[in-house]
Amino acid sequence: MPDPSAPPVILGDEPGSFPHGVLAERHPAIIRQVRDAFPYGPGIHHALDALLASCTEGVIEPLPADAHDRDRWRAWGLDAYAGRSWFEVPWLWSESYFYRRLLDAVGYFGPGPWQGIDPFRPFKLAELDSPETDEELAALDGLGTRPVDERAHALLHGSLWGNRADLGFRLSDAGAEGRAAVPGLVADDSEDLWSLLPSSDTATGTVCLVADNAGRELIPDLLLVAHLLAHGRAGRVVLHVKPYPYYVSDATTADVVDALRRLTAAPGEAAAYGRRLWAAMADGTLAVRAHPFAAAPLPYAELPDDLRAEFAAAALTLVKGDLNYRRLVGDRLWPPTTPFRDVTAHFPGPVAALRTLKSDVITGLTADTEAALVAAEGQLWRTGGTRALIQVRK
Ligand SMILES: O=P(O)(O)OC[C@@]1(O)O[C@H](CO)[C@@H](O)[C@@H]1O
Repeated sequence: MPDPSAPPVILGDEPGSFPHGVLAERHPAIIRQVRDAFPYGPGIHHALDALLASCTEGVIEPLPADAHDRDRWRAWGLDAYAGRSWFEVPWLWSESYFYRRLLDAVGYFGPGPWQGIDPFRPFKLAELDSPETDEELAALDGLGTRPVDERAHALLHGSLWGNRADLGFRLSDAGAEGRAAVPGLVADDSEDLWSLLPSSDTATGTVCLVADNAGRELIPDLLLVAHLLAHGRAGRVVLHVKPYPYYVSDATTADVVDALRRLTAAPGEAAAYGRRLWAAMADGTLAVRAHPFAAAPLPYAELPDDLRAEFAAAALTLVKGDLNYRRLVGDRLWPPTTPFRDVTAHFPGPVAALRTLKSDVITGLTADTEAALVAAEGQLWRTGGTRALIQVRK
């Protein structure tokens, strides 16, 4: 149950606010990009026109009567929100539903020839094939000779900063890629994180990694996973991905396959990581999970029982990225000094958030850190994508 004294859930109805900009500008831009990326026929063009009109000026429409997941969405709040403006319902909900409707518009759920065609795949592949990815993989060659703790630190930070590789964010903020990351973290509980994963010759514990973006985020996530398995910090890793394309670049099983193939085909040390991960998939020490709740418009306080039991049994759940952070702590404008342990008390086991800051939600800062950030940047540090954190609740 949400704390009655918690701040209200964030809506998208305030012009000039970050959430309003996502609904009013980012979503139309995504429709435009998807439309331009495929040789769709007139039916899909009309469906995209209708979605554009609905999400900018219209109201939330129910799912088609034959939608395979209609009951699920009704249980997730569709009946309460249908007929209302996209801007007036919880922002977390309207964003999530936007991606669900976009997939409908492009025929992803079929039946028909476009069934199963990921509308974001061209963008994901371009990133995976980029020279930047080559450079990041080549950096592994120098890492092998470094002491193991240094490698662990580098791979953890690689996974953390990989979260900047968020195509939805870059799409609506052209300057995002050029802005330099600020290396000092706004919160750093990494010692707690490592203390939950002691190195052992007979590691049996499971680590759940709730993935975020494909491509240049998923690759460093997988490298971290390989390290945890190879150094006895985890006996098994379960990688939680999305059951269908979501938030432009969120990772699906197909993206895991692409990332593993990219690794195994790379020169040098990267291929060795790729082969180890491939073997871990084969022997079950690395498993992929695509639970419907991964793309639910709800906070993790409302985890379904099966996922709750899985996370409860894990030695640690690593939760990647901005959206997962919003779902973990609740999509509310918390005072930034609200303790992280309080807002994650609902989570069934130890949890670590690895996130670059790309939306207003933030908790767990010291008063000094908040004051220094505000003095330096006003409130831009919340959404600019240049700051990052590692927060842990044991
Ligand atoms: O979860 P990610 O990939 O780190 O970020 C997702 C994001 O770009 O999309 C949302 C706004 O649409 C924000 O939560 C965040 O800015």
